[in-house]
Amino acid sequence: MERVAVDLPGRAYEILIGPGLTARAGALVAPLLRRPRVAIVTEDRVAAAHLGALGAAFAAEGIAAEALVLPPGEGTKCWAELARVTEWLLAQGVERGDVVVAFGGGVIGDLVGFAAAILRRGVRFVQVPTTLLAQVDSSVGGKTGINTAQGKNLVGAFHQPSLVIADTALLASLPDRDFRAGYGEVMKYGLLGDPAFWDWLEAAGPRLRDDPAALVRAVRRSCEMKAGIVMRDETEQGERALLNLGHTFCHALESATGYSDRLLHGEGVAIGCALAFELSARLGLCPQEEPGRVRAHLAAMGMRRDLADIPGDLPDAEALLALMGQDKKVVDGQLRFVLARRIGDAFVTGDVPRDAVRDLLSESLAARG
Ligand SMILES: NC(=O)c1ccc[n+]([C@@H]2O[C@H](COP(=O)([O-])OP(=O)(O)OC[C@H]3O[C@@H](n4cnc5c(N)ncnc54)[C@H](O)[C@@H]3O)[C@@H](O)[C@H]2O)c1
Ligand SMILES: O=C(O)C(=O)C[C@@H](O)[C@H](O)[C@H](O)COP(=O)(O)O
Ligand SMILES: [Zn+2]
Repeated sequence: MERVAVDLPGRAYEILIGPGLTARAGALVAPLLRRPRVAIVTEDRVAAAHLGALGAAFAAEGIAAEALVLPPGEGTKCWAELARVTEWLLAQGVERGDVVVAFGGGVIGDLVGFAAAILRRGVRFVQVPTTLLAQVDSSVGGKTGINTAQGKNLVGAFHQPSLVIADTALLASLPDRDFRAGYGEVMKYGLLGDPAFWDWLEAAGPRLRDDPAALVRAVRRSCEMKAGIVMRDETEQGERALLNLGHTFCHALESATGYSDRLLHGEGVAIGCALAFELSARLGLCPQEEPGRVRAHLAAMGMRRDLADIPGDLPDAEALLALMGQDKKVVDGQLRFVLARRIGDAFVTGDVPRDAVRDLLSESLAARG
């Protein structure tokens, strides 16, 4: 088992990574409990594949576990499901000293983490992430929340988990499309701050799914990078915004596609990273060959890399820019982007001419034919 520490004052926790950890979840969570019970929140697909194993792991330690099973998909990160989760937790008699378990991908982690943040003004929660995306990104760092009619992740709270248990064996049941989407966040770490990790991913990325040791290494390095950034800047006053590489584009595209399965979050991140590198090259900030290298790796991974790869209608460039206006990095109405000097060296800037973004989006939209 690999361990990554997130050392935040008064809220330190560990990320445990390795195959088979679900069977040990009861023993791993037991030291956090004041009384032998937990409330698990999950969703249909995860429940069908893995809830039995998680329940058995708690039962083996004499821990009573009740579960709420929600519908799957991005649409679940909404006000109605937040109300359902919080009311259910209250009906279960969850006290301030109890622990809630978020068992699922990023959708469940974000929603349940937010419910835990506001329930009785804050109860502890444990993340048991079941997607690649959740194991490398969303289960770590304490960003929780829901989407609203105005945009992505616009209501939420910083609320750190008390433990993260990333059982890499659970990813065996993940559909290929979701595995690839999760990889969008993995490669983001190489692009934003670790050129050696990027070089390794160029070679190892295509075999990640079939190589358990490489998978653990990718999850571990991603978590180390995220933990490091979160420890230095928990509430995104500066450096943490680097984790938003590709997301200014991604969130506008997710909003434009109605948070539907036309575009998964990780797919939007991959496309957004390719666009961020293209914009960086056009502005003369990074070498001209870097965007091609990013796109070539996405192609080698069988991933989407451009607006042309998103099915169905998209709004025009001006409308996409308007959607970007809800981005949380906006200051005084000015968009800010994460751009790059080269692969492995990203930075945040507000010095991006709106025309350059509009032109890039217009050309990319025109290429859709
Ligand atoms: N809080 C953060 O820091 C952070 C970081 C990145 C992304 N996110 C958020 O995470 C969300 C995306 O997360 P995601 O990609 O995990 O999506 P998701 O939770 O919707 O899961 C993806 C799909 O995989 C299925 N699934 C999950 N685990 C499975 C398993 N083990 N076997 C079979 N099927 C399984 C789900 O039912 C779903 O269909 C977005 O809402 C995004 O905004 C948050
Ligand atoms: O943890 C962070 O910080 C991130 O930005 C990670 C992102 O991958 C993630 O999608 C996050 O939810 C985006 O946050 P937001 O503040 O832009 O909504
Ligand atoms: Zn993301």
